[in-house]
Amino acid sequence: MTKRLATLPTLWDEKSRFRRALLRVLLWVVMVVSLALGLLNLRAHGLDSIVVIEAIIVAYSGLFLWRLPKTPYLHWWSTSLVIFISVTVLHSLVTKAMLNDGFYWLLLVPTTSLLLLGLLWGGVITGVVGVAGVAVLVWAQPPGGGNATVAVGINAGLTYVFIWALSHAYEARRHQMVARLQTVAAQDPLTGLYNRLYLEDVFAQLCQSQPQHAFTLVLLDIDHFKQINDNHGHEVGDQVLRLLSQMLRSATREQDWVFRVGGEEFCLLLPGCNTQSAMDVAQKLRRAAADLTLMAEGQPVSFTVSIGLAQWLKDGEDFDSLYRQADLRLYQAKEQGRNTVVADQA
Ligand SMILES: Nc1nc2c(ncn2[C@@H]2O[C@H](COP(=O)(O)OP(=O)(O)OP(=O)(O)O)[C@@H](O)[C@H]2O)c(=O)[nH]1
Repeated sequence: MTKRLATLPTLWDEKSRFRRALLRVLLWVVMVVSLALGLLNLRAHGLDSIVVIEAIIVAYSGLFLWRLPKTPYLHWWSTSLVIFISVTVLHSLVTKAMLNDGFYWLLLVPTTSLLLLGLLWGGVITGVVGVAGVAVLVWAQPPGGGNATVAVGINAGLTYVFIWALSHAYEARRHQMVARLQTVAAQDPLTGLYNRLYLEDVFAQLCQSQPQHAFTLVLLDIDHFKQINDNHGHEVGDQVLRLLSQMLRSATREQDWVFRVGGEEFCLLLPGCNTQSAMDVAQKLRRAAADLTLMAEGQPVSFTVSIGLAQWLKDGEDFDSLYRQADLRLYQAKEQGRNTVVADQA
């Protein structure tokens, strides 16, 4: 379950949405502050290297803001932004354009890089920039600074590490929470299968990733399930749902998808299956369901399922039309006496 969720990062693009929102604020701040500092520096020292770098940052931030809503290369844009900011501050420390006060700007790096780039790359950049920053800060002090130089280095380093630790803890927790939310949002609590909400996402992903390949949507419904509830109780009904779910998972391939889409209704997406091979799978599942038996207070409970199939492109191109077609065939299977599979065999 989790393994498959993890393979579909684009479907649950919470991370990207969070980062785009964060970047929007950051880029506006960087652009306005760099513009103001650039103009001040230009007035004070003329056109020197720091003014040129600030002008580049203003242009870069504007360009990034323009590309931000759509770009698929968010990670690379963010990495270069963090590197840009770090190099500018380090440069200003080296050239003594800002001395100790310049280090304040480096304190932005742990939070910004961890939130934008994640724990690994954010951590790497934070570590490298932190060591370089403290080294440059100590090295750039006026000669004969003595204890003051050491004290500045230690204080700057400790503050940096403190902010790094807090940002790391926050990002790690946020990461866990988002992963948990994604699982809960996609999972049916009774059976552990994926739920209806996730079905349309996976469908869209399959259409995108295999535009040339066949896949089949299978709708499966337990026959006379109400009678099981009425005769044996709701708890036994729940056990039947769990038993059938286990069978559906174990009888299908790793690349197949199984969803619980309603009370006693299930949907499967079978990549790479045309109508004939999906028919074979559906017949196998129908027989396997009929062979299942649950013991409830010493009494055997067995059941059958009816199944409707629809093949992508042949029976419908979008989710709604394909699902409608499979539902229609499921209804026909019920009409034909249940325990039946219906597909368009033409
Ligand atoms: N135990 C249990 N029952 C449920 C759950 N969700 C829905 N149901 C029951 O499923 C039954 C569905 O009944 P119907 O829609 O009449 O379908 P059916 O009895 O299977 O009849 P056919 O589909 O025509 O073969 C209802 O009695 C619902 O209360 C659930 O999560 N657990």
